[in-house]
Amino acid sequence: MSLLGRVLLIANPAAQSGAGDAAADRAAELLRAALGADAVTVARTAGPRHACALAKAADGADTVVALGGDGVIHEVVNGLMALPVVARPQLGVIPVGSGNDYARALGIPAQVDKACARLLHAKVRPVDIGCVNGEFFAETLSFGLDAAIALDTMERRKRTGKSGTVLYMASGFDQLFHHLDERVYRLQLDDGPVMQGASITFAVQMGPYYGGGFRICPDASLDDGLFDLCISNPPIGPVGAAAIFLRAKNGNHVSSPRMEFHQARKMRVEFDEMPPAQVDGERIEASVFEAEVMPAALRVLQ
Ligand SMILES: Nc1ncnc2c1ncn2[C@@H]1O[C@H](COP(=O)(O)OP(=O)(O)OP(=O)(O)O)[C@@H](O)[C@H]1O
Repeated sequence: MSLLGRVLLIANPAAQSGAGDAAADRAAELLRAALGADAVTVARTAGPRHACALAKAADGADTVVALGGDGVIHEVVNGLMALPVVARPQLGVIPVGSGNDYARALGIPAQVDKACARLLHAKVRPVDIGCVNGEFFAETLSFGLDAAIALDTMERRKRTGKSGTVLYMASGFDQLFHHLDERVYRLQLDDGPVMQGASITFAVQMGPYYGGGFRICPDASLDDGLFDLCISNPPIGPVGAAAIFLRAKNGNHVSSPRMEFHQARKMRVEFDEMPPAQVDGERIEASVFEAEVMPAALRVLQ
């Protein structure tokens, strides 16, 4: 029996260069065929932040399904987290994006038909949600070169219409050869001592992936109550950094002596200057980031 109940399908018609529109029709057709016409309401987003507002108003639904990329999932998660726990619907995901890192962490296939079939037979998994400077995130937060690549990828996609790993690689190599900046940070994990260091990349992960399938923290688990951090320390030249990125595609960078890994429930990091920073692929601007894990804060269909 399906656990979906009454469904609000929040769809970004602009996701994956407009593929979200037809995907929303197909998903609605499949879910209605299985659950009944009245059980599924479809709401298309009209622009940035709309998915968040729609999710915030979804307390009558049993399940909110986010259809789109990591950006729309990020907005839906923020809307759901604004609701009291008792009124918070469970989350389903139909990945129609270029990165799809959260769906990848959940193992949800990136084809609409397969994702719907999976949702209809899914079990509920309570997962952790991160919160940084008051903003919730489902999968990734990063500062420095890796964030610069993610943000450049987004802008490049709008410009060129390209997507996927090829696009990420193009951004990656451009940033590697032109913006390999060292960033001085002061980091406190839980109630430990403040550690000072310099970083090239600095990722704080709920799940393993960022940047469209890079397994930056291969051991990160969505339900262990912990952030996984991966920090790369200078000196690293462009060639060394490129090698680390290529190895990170399969999580094989972990043995590099330049990489440092930690786990924590909360962290505070302060940079001398505002670094490029991304949260679930969206830009975030600050030089001090205070983050904590909200354990088992959201029920996700998997
Ligand atoms: N109707 C709309 N028109 C234009 N942009 C929209 C609309 N609805 C939402 N958006 C914005 O589109 C952006 C990207 O959306 P989304 O993440 O769903 O797709 P994507 O960029 O193709 O995928 P990914 O994030 O996986 O790369 C989000 O920042 C969101 O705010």
